[in-house]
Amino acid sequence: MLKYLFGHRSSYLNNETIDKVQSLCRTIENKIDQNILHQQISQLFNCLLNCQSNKSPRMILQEQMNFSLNKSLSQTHAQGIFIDYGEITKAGQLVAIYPGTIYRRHIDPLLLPSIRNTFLLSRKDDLIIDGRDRGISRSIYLSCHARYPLYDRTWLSNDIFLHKNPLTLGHYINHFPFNGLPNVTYYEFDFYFDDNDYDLYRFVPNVRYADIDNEEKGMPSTVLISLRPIKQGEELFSCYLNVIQQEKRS
Ligand SMILES: C[S@@+](CC[C@H](N)C(=O)[O-])C[C@H]1O[C@@H](n2cnc3c(N)ncnc32)[C@H](O)[C@@H]1O
Repeated sequence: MLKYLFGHRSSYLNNETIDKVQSLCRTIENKIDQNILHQQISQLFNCLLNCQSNKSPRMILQEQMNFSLNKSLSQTHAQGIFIDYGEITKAGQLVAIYPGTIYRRHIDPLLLPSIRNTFLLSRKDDLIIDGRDRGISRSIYLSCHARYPLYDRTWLSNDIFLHKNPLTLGHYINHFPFNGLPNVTYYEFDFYFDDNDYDLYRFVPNVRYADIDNEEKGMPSTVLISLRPIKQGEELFSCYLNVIQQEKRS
Protein backbone atom coordinates (compact mmCIF):
# COMPACT_ATOMS: atom_id res chain seq x y z
CA MET A 1 0.00 0.00 0.00
CA LEU A 2 2.75 2.44 0.92
CA LYS A 3 4.68 1.40 -2.18
CA TYR A 4 1.63 2.46 -4.15
CA LEU A 5 1.58 5.80 -2.35
CA PHE A 6 5.27 6.64 -2.40
CA GLY A 7 6.92 4.31 -4.93
CA HIS A 8 10.55 3.45 -4.10
CA ARG A 9 10.61 5.82 -1.12
CA SER A 10 8.77 3.29 1.03
CA SER A 11 11.78 0.94 1.09
CA TYR A 12 13.06 2.63 4.28
CA LEU A 13 9.98 1.44 6.12
CA ASN A 14 11.48 -1.79 7.44
CA ASN A 15 9.83 -3.76 10.26
CA GLU A 16 12.11 -2.25 12.87
CA THR A 17 11.15 1.34 11.95
CA ILE A 18 7.47 0.47 11.73
CA ASP A 19 7.50 -1.22 15.16
CA LYS A 20 9.39 1.69 16.71
CA VAL A 21 7.00 4.31 15.29
CA GLN A 22 3.87 2.37 16.14
CA SER A 23 4.92 1.70 19.69
CA LEU A 24 5.80 5.39 20.18
CA CYS A 25 2.38 6.45 18.82
CA ARG A 26 0.52 3.92 21.03
CA THR A 27 2.43 5.06 24.13
CA ILE A 28 1.52 8.73 23.58
CA GLU A 29 -2.10 7.96 22.58
CA ASN A 30 -2.62 5.89 25.73
CA LYS A 31 -1.54 8.80 27.89
CA ILE A 32 -4.02 11.27 26.41
CA ASP A 33 -6.78 12.36 28.78
CA GLN A 34 -9.89 13.00 26.64
CA ASN A 35 -11.33 15.39 29.23
CA ILE A 36 -8.20 17.54 29.31
CA LEU A 37 -8.11 17.59 25.49
CA HIS A 38 -11.76 18.63 25.42
CA GLN A 39 -11.05 21.40 27.96
CA GLN A 40 -8.08 22.69 25.92
CA ILE A 41 -10.16 22.76 22.75
CA SER A 42 -13.12 24.45 24.48
CA GLN A 43 -10.83 27.07 25.99
CA LEU A 44 -9.25 27.91 22.64
CA PHE A 45 -12.63 27.99 20.85
CA ASN A 46 -14.05 30.22 23.59
CA CYS A 47 -11.19 32.68 23.13
CA LEU A 48 -11.70 32.63 19.36
CA LEU A 49 -15.41 33.29 19.89
CA ASN A 50 -15.17 35.98 22.54
CA CYS A 51 -12.12 37.95 21.47
CA GLN A 52 -13.26 41.59 21.39
CA SER A 53 -10.13 43.14 19.89
CA ASN A 54 -8.96 42.93 16.30
CA LYS A 55 -6.59 40.03 17.01
CA SER A 56 -6.41 37.41 14.28
CA PRO A 57 -7.22 33.74 15.09
CA ARG A 58 -3.50 32.96 14.63
CA MET A 59 -2.57 35.56 17.23
CA ILE A 60 -5.11 34.10 19.63
CA LEU A 61 -3.61 30.63 19.13
CA GLN A 62 -0.14 32.06 19.75
CA GLU A 63 -1.32 33.64 23.00
CA GLN A 64 -3.24 30.59 24.18
CA MET A 65 -0.97 27.74 23.12
CA ASN A 66 2.35 29.45 22.31
CA PHE A 67 2.60 28.27 18.71
CA SER A 68 1.05 28.73 15.28
CA LEU A 69 1.07 26.80 12.00
CA ASN A 70 1.81 27.73 8.42
CA LYS A 71 1.58 25.91 5.09
CA SER A 72 4.58 26.06 2.78
CA LEU A 73 6.92 24.04 0.55
CA SER A 74 7.61 20.65 2.13
CA GLN A 75 10.91 18.75 2.42
CA THR A 76 9.13 15.70 1.04
CA HIS A 77 6.20 16.51 -1.22
CA ALA A 78 4.50 19.72 -2.44
CA GLN A 79 2.97 21.58 0.51
CA GLY A 80 3.53 20.72 4.17
CA ILE A 81 2.79 22.18 7.59
CA PHE A 82 5.35 23.96 9.75
CA ILE A 83 5.49 25.48 13.24
CA ASP A 84 6.03 29.12 12.24
CA TYR A 85 5.84 30.70 15.69
CA GLY A 86 6.75 29.47 19.18
CA GLU A 87 7.10 25.79 19.92
CA ILE A 88 5.36 22.65 21.11
CA THR A 89 6.88 22.05 24.49
CA LYS A 90 5.97 18.41 25.13
CA ALA A 91 4.58 15.15 23.80
CA GLY A 92 0.81 14.68 23.95
CA GLN A 93 -0.06 18.27 23.01
CA LEU A 94 -2.83 19.22 20.57
CA VAL A 95 -1.18 20.48 17.35
CA ALA A 96 -3.78 20.47 14.55
CA ILE A 97 -7.23 19.31 13.44
CA TYR A 98 -8.06 17.25 10.33
CA PRO A 99 -10.91 19.05 8.52
CA GLY A 100 -13.35 17.64 5.99
CA THR A 101 -16.55 15.79 5.18
CA ILE A 102 -17.38 12.73 7.29
CA TYR A 103 -18.50 9.64 5.34
CA ARG A 104 -19.72 6.29 6.70
CA ARG A 105 -17.75 3.54 4.97
CA HIS A 106 -19.86 1.37 2.63
CA ILE A 107 -22.95 3.51 3.33
CA ASP A 108 -22.31 7.02 1.98
CA PRO A 109 -21.27 7.36 -1.69
CA LEU A 110 -17.55 8.09 -1.69
CA LEU A 111 -16.62 6.69 -5.12
CA LEU A 112 -16.50 9.96 -7.08
CA PRO A 113 -14.76 12.12 -4.46
CA SER A 114 -12.25 9.31 -3.85
CA ILE A 115 -10.86 9.40 -7.40
CA ARG A 116 -7.18 10.52 -7.24
CA ASN A 117 -7.86 11.84 -3.76
CA THR A 118 -4.92 11.64 -1.34
CA PHE A 119 -6.75 13.40 1.49
CA LEU A 120 -8.93 10.52 2.74
CA LEU A 121 -8.36 9.59 6.38
CA SER A 122 -9.94 6.49 7.92
CA ARG A 123 -11.06 6.24 11.52
CA LYS A 124 -11.26 2.92 13.36
CA ASP A 125 -15.05 3.24 13.62
CA ASP A 126 -15.57 3.06 9.83
CA LEU A 127 -15.83 6.79 9.35
CA ILE A 128 -13.73 8.40 6.62
CA ILE A 129 -12.79 12.09 6.55
CA ASP A 130 -12.34 13.69 3.13
CA GLY A 131 -10.03 16.65 3.72
CA ARG A 132 -9.50 17.58 0.07
CA ASP A 133 -10.11 21.31 -0.37
CA ARG A 134 -10.51 21.21 -4.16
CA GLY A 135 -12.73 19.71 -6.88
CA ILE A 136 -15.78 17.65 -6.08
CA SER A 137 -14.70 17.20 -2.44
CA ARG A 138 -14.88 20.95 -1.97
CA SER A 139 -18.32 21.17 -3.62
CA ILE A 140 -19.66 18.35 -1.45
CA TYR A 141 -18.32 19.96 1.73
CA LEU A 142 -19.97 23.25 0.78
CA SER A 143 -23.31 21.53 -0.02
CA CYS A 144 -23.32 19.65 3.28
CA HIS A 145 -22.26 22.82 5.06
CA ALA A 146 -25.22 24.69 3.56
CA ARG A 147 -27.50 22.35 5.55
CA TYR A 148 -25.62 23.17 8.79
CA PRO A 149 -23.98 26.57 8.24
CA LEU A 150 -22.91 26.75 11.87
CA TYR A 151 -19.76 24.69 11.20
CA ASP A 152 -16.52 26.15 9.86
CA ARG A 153 -15.93 26.31 6.12
CA THR A 154 -13.10 28.85 6.12
CA TRP A 155 -10.49 26.04 6.19
CA LEU A 156 -11.25 25.59 2.47
CA SER A 157 -9.49 28.86 1.74
CA ASN A 158 -5.92 28.73 0.45
CA ASP A 159 -5.16 31.79 2.51
CA ILE A 160 -4.54 30.57 6.06
CA PHE A 161 -5.07 34.12 7.35
CA LEU A 162 -8.75 33.72 6.45
CA HIS A 163 -9.14 30.59 8.59
CA LYS A 164 -11.50 31.12 11.49
CA ASN A 165 -9.86 28.19 13.29
CA PRO A 166 -6.03 28.34 13.07
CA LEU A 167 -5.60 24.59 13.77
CA THR A 168 -7.37 23.30 10.65
CA LEU A 169 -4.27 22.29 8.67
CA GLY A 170 -3.95 18.60 9.66
CA HIS A 171 -4.82 17.40 6.14
CA TYR A 172 -1.60 18.90 4.68
CA ILE A 173 0.75 17.09 7.08
CA ASN A 174 3.05 14.75 5.13
CA HIS A 175 4.33 11.24 5.91
CA PHE A 176 7.76 11.26 7.59
CA PRO A 177 10.84 11.21 5.33
CA PHE A 178 13.50 8.46 5.11
CA ASN A 179 15.94 10.46 7.26
CA GLY A 180 13.52 11.21 10.10
CA LEU A 181 10.66 10.06 12.30
CA PRO A 182 7.12 11.37 12.76
CA ASN A 183 6.61 14.15 15.30
CA VAL A 184 2.79 14.02 15.38
CA THR A 185 0.18 11.26 15.36
CA TYR A 186 -3.53 11.02 14.49
CA TYR A 187 -5.94 10.79 17.41
CA GLU A 188 -9.65 10.22 16.91
CA PHE A 189 -11.65 12.84 18.73
CA ASP A 190 -15.37 13.72 18.77
CA PHE A 191 -16.32 17.36 19.26
CA TYR A 192 -19.18 17.58 21.69
CA PHE A 193 -20.45 20.85 23.20
CA ASP A 194 -23.55 21.14 25.38
CA ASP A 195 -26.30 23.74 24.92
CA ASN A 196 -24.38 26.41 26.84
CA ASP A 197 -21.40 26.05 24.55
CA TYR A 198 -23.29 25.34 21.34
CA ASP A 199 -21.70 28.32 19.57
CA LEU A 200 -18.31 26.62 19.78
CA TYR A 201 -19.37 24.36 16.88
CA ARG A 202 -18.58 27.38 14.69
CA PHE A 203 -14.92 26.35 14.90
CA VAL A 204 -15.46 22.67 14.02
CA PRO A 205 -14.14 22.11 10.46
CA ASN A 206 -16.16 18.98 9.73
CA VAL A 207 -19.64 18.20 8.42
CA ARG A 208 -21.40 14.88 7.96
CA TYR A 209 -22.20 13.80 4.41
CA ALA A 210 -25.51 12.34 5.65
CA ASP A 211 -27.80 13.40 8.45
CA ILE A 212 -27.89 11.13 11.44
CA ASP A 213 -30.88 10.66 13.71
CA ASN A 214 -29.21 11.87 16.85
CA GLU A 215 -27.40 15.19 16.50
CA GLU A 216 -26.61 14.94 20.23
CA LYS A 217 -23.64 12.80 19.27
CA GLY A 218 -21.59 15.85 18.34
CA MET A 219 -19.15 15.77 15.43
CA PRO A 220 -16.58 13.00 14.88
CA SER A 221 -13.17 14.25 13.84
CA THR A 222 -9.45 13.55 14.17
CA VAL A 223 -6.81 15.72 15.76
CA LEU A 224 -3.02 15.65 15.54
CA ILE A 225 -1.06 15.17 18.77
CA SER A 226 2.68 15.80 19.28
CA LEU A 227 4.98 12.81 19.81
CA ARG A 228 7.79 14.99 21.18
CA PRO A 229 8.65 18.69 21.68
CA ILE A 230 8.69 20.47 18.29
CA LYS A 231 10.70 23.64 17.65
CA GLN A 232 9.89 26.71 15.56
CA GLY A 233 10.67 26.09 11.87
CA GLU A 234 10.21 22.29 12.05
CA GLU A 235 7.91 20.60 9.56
CA LEU A 236 5.18 18.37 11.00
CA PHE A 237 5.32 14.71 9.94
CA SER A 238 2.88 11.92 10.74
CA CYS A 239 2.99 8.21 9.88
CA TYR A 240 0.45 7.28 7.22
CA LEU A 241 1.17 3.61 7.90
CA ASN A 242 -0.54 3.81 11.29
CA VAL A 243 -3.79 4.64 9.57
CA ILE A 244 -3.36 1.79 7.09
CA GLN A 245 -2.51 -0.69 9.90
CA GLN A 246 -5.52 0.45 11.90
CA GLU A 247 -7.70 -0.17 8.86
CA LYS A 248 -6.34 -3.72 8.54
CA ARG A 249 -6.97 -4.51 12.21
CA SER A 250 -10.59 -3.34 12.19
C1 LIG B 1 -2.79 14.50 2.35
S1 LIG B 1 -1.63 14.77 1.08
C2 LIG B 1 -0.43 15.73 1.92
C3 LIG B 1 -0.31 17.12 1.32
C4 LIG B 1 0.48 17.12 0.04
N1 LIG B 1 1.89 17.30 0.33
C5 LIG B 1 -0.02 18.24 -0.87
O1 LIG B 1 0.59 19.31 -0.94
O2 LIG B 1 -1.07 18.04 -1.49
C6 LIG B 1 -0.97 13.16 1.01
C7 LIG B 1 -0.13 12.88 -0.20
O3 LIG B 1 1.08 13.62 -0.14
C8 LIG B 1 2.13 12.83 -0.67
N2 LIG B 1 3.12 12.58 0.39
C9 LIG B 1 2.98 12.75 1.71
N3 LIG B 1 4.10 12.43 2.38
C10 LIG B 1 5.00 12.06 1.45
C11 LIG B 1 6.36 11.60 1.51
N4 LIG B 1 7.02 11.48 2.65
N5 LIG B 1 6.96 11.28 0.34
C12 LIG B 1 6.31 11.41 -0.83
N6 LIG B 1 5.04 11.83 -0.97
C13 LIG B 1 4.39 12.15 0.16
C14 LIG B 1 1.54 11.52 -1.16
O4 LIG B 1 1.21 11.70 -2.51
C15 LIG B 1 0.30 11.43 -0.33
O5 LIG B 1 -0.66 10.62 -0.94
